[in-house]
Amino acid sequence: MWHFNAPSVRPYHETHKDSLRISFEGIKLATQDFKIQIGKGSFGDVFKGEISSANGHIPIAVKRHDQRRGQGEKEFLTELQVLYEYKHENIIGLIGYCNENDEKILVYEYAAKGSLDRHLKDSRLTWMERLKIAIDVAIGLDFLHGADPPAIHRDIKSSNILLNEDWETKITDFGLSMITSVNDEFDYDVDYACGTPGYVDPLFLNTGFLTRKSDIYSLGVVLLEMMCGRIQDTRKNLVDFVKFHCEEGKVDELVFEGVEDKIVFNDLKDKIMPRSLITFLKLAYECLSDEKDKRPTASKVVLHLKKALEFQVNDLNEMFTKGILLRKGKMCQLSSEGERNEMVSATMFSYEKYIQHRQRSSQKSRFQRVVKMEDTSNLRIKINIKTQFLSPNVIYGAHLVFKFCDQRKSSGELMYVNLKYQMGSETRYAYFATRRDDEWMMIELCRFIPHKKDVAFEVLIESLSRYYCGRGAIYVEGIHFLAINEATLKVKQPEVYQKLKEVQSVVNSNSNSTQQVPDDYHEMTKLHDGEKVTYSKKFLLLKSYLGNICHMLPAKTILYESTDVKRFNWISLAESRFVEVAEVLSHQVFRIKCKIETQELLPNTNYSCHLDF
Ligand SMILES: Nc1ncnc2c1ncn2[C@@H]1O[C@H](COP(=O)(O)OP(=O)(O)OP(=O)(O)O)[C@@H](O)[C@H]1O
Repeated sequence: MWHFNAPSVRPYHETHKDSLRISFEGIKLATQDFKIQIGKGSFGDVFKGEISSANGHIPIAVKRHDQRRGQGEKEFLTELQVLYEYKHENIIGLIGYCNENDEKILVYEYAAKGSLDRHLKDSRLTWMERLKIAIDVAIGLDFLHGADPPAIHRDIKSSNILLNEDWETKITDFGLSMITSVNDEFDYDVDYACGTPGYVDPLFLNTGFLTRKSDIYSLGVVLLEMMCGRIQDTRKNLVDFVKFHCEEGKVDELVFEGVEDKIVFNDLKDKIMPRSLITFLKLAYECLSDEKDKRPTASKVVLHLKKALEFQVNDLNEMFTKGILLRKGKMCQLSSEGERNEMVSATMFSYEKYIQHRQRSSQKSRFQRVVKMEDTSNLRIKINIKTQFLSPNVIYGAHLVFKFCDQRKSSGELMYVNLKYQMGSETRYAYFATRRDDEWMMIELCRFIPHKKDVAFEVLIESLSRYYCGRGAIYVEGIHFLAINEATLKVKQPEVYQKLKEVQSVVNSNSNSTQQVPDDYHEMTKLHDGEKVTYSKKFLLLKSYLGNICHMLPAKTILYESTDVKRFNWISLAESRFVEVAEVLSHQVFRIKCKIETQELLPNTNYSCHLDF
């Protein structure tokens, strides 16, 4: 830091602020004798403390000026005056001060997340959050510059931008600020220089003329820090670095260049939308212009940053709802609840050689290519993929997406297709396919809850029913992982929702690698410790894959016993889940009559009805 004697243009009288005075003893008490140091500035150290108020204990930050480090009384008084007179939500709040003998102390509201410089490298600080912080800094500056009289901060840098518990932004460190005497556009010719190397306006350094646009230059440097994810360094000057990359057309390389976990930033949520980045970068460039008239005012900066945020939100949403093609064969969408759906192209599956297939590009698909399968009674499509973008701990349905090559008259939403497939050692059947508006059909293969974004998914698709689907070929588009709307389920079917949550907690506590509910889960959910189910009780069974809630009814409630048919023998079998089973003799006619209580089934799920014998 360069610091020279910084005069305040307006004369200052401390007496106005007597109500804010705190005794040195009081500050010692609040900080437990300056026990917890939270920062080190060039003029003194910053400590954490706590004071009591009518609303309980309030955390505070205390800057104790060390006169040996060069800051004079004037700087202390300047900061006190600015913070006292310029109150704004983006400027750090002044709680009190102490000016006793050699002790010059400022007491601020506490910003729990510390200064921005500490977060620049952190990949958890998303692009959207960075934009919001930048907007708040610009709003704070706009307030200072537009106040009457205007104030110039003169030391804008990321270590002077604080973040509170709720990530709200507060500009701090006003020791070098200047309150101007008139609200005009003229330069203030000051005969000393100050600021921090790397952030300070070169025009000011060269000419000694100070304007509000000097703060704008420093803000431009902070914008670059946010974009690159690293702090300004005079040895590796960010401004030169960014200019070089832009001229070389390598903008992508400098975005989050310094961020430690760059992979996380590749995550969709944090993906920077091109229009947002261009608006941001153009603005930063303007802020850093060599000509002060080309630099925007703080209010213009606010407008442009808001535009960059708007582009980010809108473009991201649009890409999510339409689906965004991420890399070859993978697509991600945002569900209406904000969960990530993922689709993997059929070109990523493997097919046994003897099956003729071609990749087509004409089938109005979200992917460039789809796969044509000629023989639907012998598909043998091996799907062995890893998801990449699923939202953890959300219930997903995995759907095979396909359509018939020959144009079929749509005969309603559902079509009976009887798909046979293998999952693990289990052979399964999915009976119905749902026709979507775009003609593609979806069959749900299973439900699961991912614990992380990447889940291994393995299935062998065997055949479709030739009887119902005919001999025509099909196009396979891929596998679509769709989040199941938990909110609707919760409202419409609270018991089912409750059951799912129970399973979810079993799965969560069960293992860190398996994503599926164990096969014998239904055994675990048998009503009350192995108790047999009597005919009067309904049987809710959760089968092997999460969400496949089956409603099983005992024979006692479904077999129709009337006078014209022979009555059944009711016997007890150890292997049955029910107390009694019916013994039906050969040639004996039996009728089934039952009521399926739909409130116990899942919505938008195809159910099939089986006779267990
Ligand atoms: N109100 C506060 N709440 C929480 N932390 C604070 C607060 N004020 C300052 N700090 C921490 O203390 C550090 C030092 O603050 P200070 O304003 O004295 O110095 P600086 O801006 O880092 O350095 P310089 O004085 O050289 O500009 C800050 O970067 C911040 O991490």
